[in-house]
Amino acid sequence: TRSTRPQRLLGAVRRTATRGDPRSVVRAIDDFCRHTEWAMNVGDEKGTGCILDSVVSEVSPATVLELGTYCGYSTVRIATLLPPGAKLITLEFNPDFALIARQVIAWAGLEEKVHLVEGSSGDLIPLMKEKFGVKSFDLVFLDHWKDRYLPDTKLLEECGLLQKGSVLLADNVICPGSPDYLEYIRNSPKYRSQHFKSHLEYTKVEDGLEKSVFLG
Ligand SMILES: COCc1ccccc1-c1cc(O)c2[nH]cnc(=O)c2c1
Ligand SMILES: [Mg+2]
Repeated sequence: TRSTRPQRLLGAVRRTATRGDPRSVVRAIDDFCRHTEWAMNVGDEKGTGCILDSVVSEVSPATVLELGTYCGYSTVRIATLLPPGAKLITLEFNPDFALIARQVIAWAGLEEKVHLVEGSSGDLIPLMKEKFGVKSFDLVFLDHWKDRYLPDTKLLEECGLLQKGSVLLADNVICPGSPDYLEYIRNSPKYRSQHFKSHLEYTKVEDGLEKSVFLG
């Protein structure tokens, strides 16, 4: 049967990226998505020099939660920028995506820094403290289903997983869009938000990321 898009993306990584070289893995996926087949990675505009990389570098987080692994592109981007000893927990609901992501993360040589957990964020977030020994997250990258952004943010608050200064960075707040999340986070006294206009990965379609600092 025909291969899936994630399988074809992994093939491109294996063919053109150097094992153990995360930057070559990111470049291989960007080239594949720009020239061969689009895929929903945060991409090199929202990723590079722009927002994702600069926010990760600025926060220099010891603990990161990524919601929505897909093929592991942003997982590799983020993990490459983490200080020694830092941990990234990434949650993926789709087992086919998770299987590909594990291989992409392994090809980049970042298994030690990344813990990929399969399952729904709604089920897994309440388990972070007891099962994963997390006290709180310094950075949360929201890049999963847009209608889960708001409930999962409220869940993170309720589970005491955010502390003063924790940063939430949300992809796709314009396209596909998460209006209820934006409404909540921009009007809540518990957050200070900033919008970064950008474009949907590999296209000219308007998109943007929302960076919100938890004020405690
Ligand atoms: C499956 O839709 C793909 C698509 C199609 C058109 C426009 C946007 C998107 C899109 C782009 C993204 O960065 C995404 N990131 C995370 N979870 C998504 O569902 C997602 C969807
Ligand atoms: Mg996205």
